[in-house]
Amino acid sequence: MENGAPTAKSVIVAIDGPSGTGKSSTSKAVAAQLGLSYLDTGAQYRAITWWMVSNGIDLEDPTAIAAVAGKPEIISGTDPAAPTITVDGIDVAGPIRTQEVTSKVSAVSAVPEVRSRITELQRSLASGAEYGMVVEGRDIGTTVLPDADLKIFLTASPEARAARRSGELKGADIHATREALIKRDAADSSRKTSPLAKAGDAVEVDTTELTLAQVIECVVTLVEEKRAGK
Ligand SMILES: Nc1ncnc2c1ncn2[C@@H]1O[C@H](COP(=O)(O)OP(=O)(O)O)[C@@H](O)[C@H]1O
Ligand SMILES: Nc1ccn([C@H]2C[C@H](O)[C@@H](COP(=O)(O)OP(=O)(O)O)O2)c(=O)n1
Repeated sequence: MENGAPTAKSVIVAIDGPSGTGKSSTSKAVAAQLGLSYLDTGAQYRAITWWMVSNGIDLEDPTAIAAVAGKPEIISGTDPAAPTITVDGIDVAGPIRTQEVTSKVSAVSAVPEVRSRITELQRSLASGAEYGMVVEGRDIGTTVLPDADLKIFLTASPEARAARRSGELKGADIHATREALIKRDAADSSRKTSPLAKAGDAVEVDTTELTLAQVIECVVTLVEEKRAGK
């Protein structure tokens, strides 16, 4: 595309929801199946948080965070088969998943200057995706891409989400994981700027009793119905 605009057939899918509802796994699989690009916006907020931690920024001080929000260069690779994330050329795919980053990402992502910077990156990547993109996060349907062709809001019980996460963290204490998830959801849902929320026109899918394969199939069907103009 000469001007980087999406083709007529391109489709933008926004997938939002709290932690552990299956956003990343579902979004990657749906994008791969339908030949779309994929963007993990949580990874971008984790990346800027990693940079702040690495540079000794006082994360108790929103003004200090805002002052440097424009500094790191964050680049996301959007191939669903091999998504990547770099900060100033450093591959941070591993470091952004540490407990330290996870515990600090809500404070950093609540700062309006951080959100406007990252939102701009997200919109630019989405508009440049030739066949369209599956974008997952917390505020994609409400704020980042309010005109998305399809909006999905994934939910699951705190118990199911904690069990999934502690499974990933190789036997981490399920009660501690559940408490940490609930605390992060509360912070993400109550911040002033662009909180975690379901868009009015989003389709809600409760994944508690569904397998990952069932969730993927459900979302693929919804995208295909949209494309068919139903
Ligand atoms: N419906 C499901 N049933 C069981 N496990 C699931 C389901 N969806 C996702 N998972 C698993 O739960 C974990 C968290 O999923 P993930 O996609 O990272 O969620 P999120 O991006 O919403 O935090 C992963 O290990 C994933 O394989
Ligand atoms: N669109 C987004 C995506 C993530 N965030 C913030 C809030 C989340 O707690 C963190 C991390 O998101 P991420 O999707 O990586 O979280 P999980 O891996 O699902 O637990 O980033 C956000 O504020 N807005």
